[in-house]
Amino acid sequence: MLEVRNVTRIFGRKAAVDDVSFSVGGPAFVGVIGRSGAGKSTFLRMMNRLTDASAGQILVEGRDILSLRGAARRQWQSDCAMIFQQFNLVPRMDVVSNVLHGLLNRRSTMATMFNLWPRQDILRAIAILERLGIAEQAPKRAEALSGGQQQRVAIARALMQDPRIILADEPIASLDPMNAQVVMDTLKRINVEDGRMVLANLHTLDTARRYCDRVIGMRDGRIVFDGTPDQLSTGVARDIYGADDSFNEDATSTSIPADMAPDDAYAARMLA
Ligand SMILES: Nc1ncnc2c1ncn2[C@@H]1O[C@H](COP(=O)(O)OP(=O)(O)OP(=O)(O)O)[C@@H](O)[C@H]1O
Repeated sequence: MLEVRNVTRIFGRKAAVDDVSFSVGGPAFVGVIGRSGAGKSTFLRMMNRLTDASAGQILVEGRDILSLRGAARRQWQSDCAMIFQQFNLVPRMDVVSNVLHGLLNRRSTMATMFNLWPRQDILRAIAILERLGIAEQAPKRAEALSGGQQQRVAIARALMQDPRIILADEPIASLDPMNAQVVMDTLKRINVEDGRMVLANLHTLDTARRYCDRVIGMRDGRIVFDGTPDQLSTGVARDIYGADDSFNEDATSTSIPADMAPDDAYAARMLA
């Protein structure tokens, strides 16, 4: 399904991504970990053609998406929806309109400017919000929602594109542990139920272990680990992060602390 061949991106004299190769056979949940500056975001941005590569190929079902131009490039950007750490919603716009913006690449500028959408698209947007448990938020402005709800709106916007691949750049880095869990559960559901590949940059090891089928570790632009969550021992993690013996995994943890009294009502609302 995905074959990355010797992909490199050079900024000035520095290789942000350095000769990266790997392949993924099916719609797996793949996590990319590594410390700040390892090249994770640059790689994801090359995947969806926001950044050009300096060398290499990214083959998706045999087609090199790095060579696409014009309409074919825009079509590819629809096929691989991107989710960002800061949600990237239009804050003063209502939730449904934000979700409908997933169709932006396929619409005329005039229709978008006047926020005119066919009824069937609006119904589809609401159905996706229902699936993600946030339909009751549909008429509200995006800025009125919690971070976790906003990220689920961003996921709904991504689903509106009906993408084959979802690229997520630190999707839970701005969220508290409870919201982070809801968002990761949502991404996992989409991966398993819809068979869409998820490629996510993650900043915490426990999240990578819990949700991913496969973990890729990057350091200084290179892949230094590629394996299953079970193989991601503390020693391996220390190597990926270039840390010494004092490396403490808990510092990268997003798990809900045991001493935090569980707020069942809140959890039920979030998961409803
Ligand atoms: N547009 C750019 N111009 C110059 N250098 C860049 C640019 N984008 C990224 N870099 C450099 O490339 C390297 C990799 O950055 P990148 O953002 O991909 O890392 P990252 O692993 O995603 O880190 P973070 O988690 O902090 O975003 C860094 O040294 C960064 O400074």
